[in-house]
Amino acid sequence: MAKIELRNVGVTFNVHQQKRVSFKEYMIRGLFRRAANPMMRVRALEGINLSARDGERIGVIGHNGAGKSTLLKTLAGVYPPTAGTCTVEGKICSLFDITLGFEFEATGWDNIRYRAYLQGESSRSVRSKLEEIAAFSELGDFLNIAVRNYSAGMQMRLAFSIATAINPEVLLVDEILAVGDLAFTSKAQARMRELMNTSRLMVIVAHDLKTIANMCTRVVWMQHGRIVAQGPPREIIDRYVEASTRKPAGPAPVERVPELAAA
Ligand SMILES: Nc1ncnc2c1ncn2[C@@H]1O[C@H](COP(=O)(O)OP(=O)(O)OP(=O)(O)O)[C@@H](O)[C@H]1O
Repeated sequence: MAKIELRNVGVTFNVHQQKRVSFKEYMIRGLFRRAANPMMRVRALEGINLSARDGERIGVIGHNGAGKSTLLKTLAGVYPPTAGTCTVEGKICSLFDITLGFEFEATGWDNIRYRAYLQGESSRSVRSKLEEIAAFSELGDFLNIAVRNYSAGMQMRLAFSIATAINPEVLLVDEILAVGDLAFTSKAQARMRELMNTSRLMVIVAHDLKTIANMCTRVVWMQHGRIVAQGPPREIIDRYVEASTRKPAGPAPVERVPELAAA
């Protein structure tokens, strides 16, 4: 059974402002022990409560900087929550940042092995999937050379072929991927559709509201790190469109953090 349970989840980033300061300002600030580049706190997620079960297809919508990708990365375990609890049960396939984590000095074949192990495959299941992944990628002899020699599109092909080779229970998608050239993109889209149909639970972030309306059973609307509303796709999308036309929302305001500023 696949399950997502977020209780009062918050994710906060502490980031340095990248301000250019003159030498004089730097010295004066130093005298008063104040950092030249003070910390800012970005509350990317706040008070998120979300439950989802088998069979649900959840679409996440909202303005730029609303926290959609952060929500997805929290579900994938990339960002640990700084508040609340996040439980995800089931084998996860994350279709975002898919080329991250390649061993660039290793060959395509070795990268298939490394990543398949990371995705939870055993040595026996890796062996049976190796050829299938290689065939899907259509990279042929290039699999014998180091990944650093691949073009960006070739890296995407390989990453996509590996990421989608598992049968996920929980599928996390950040925008529909355009992978590789025209021929590969249509093949990749067919595989995406297959994964979406076979995975038990899906969460997809997209700005294309038509895709969300057609694909999802529930829509979650986010604003400034919070869930504003969730429910039937048509109803929530209409409310979001209406609100955006009335008053477009910008990214969340950042907050100066005095206690961290002197760090
Ligand atoms: N690694 C990070 N470090 C610092 N701040 C971050 C980080 N990732 C996201 N943020 C901040 O968190 C907020 C939410 O970002 P997020 O990427 O989740 O938004 P989004 O809704 O996916 O936006 P978009 O539609 O533009 O992709 C933003 O203010 C962003 O600057």
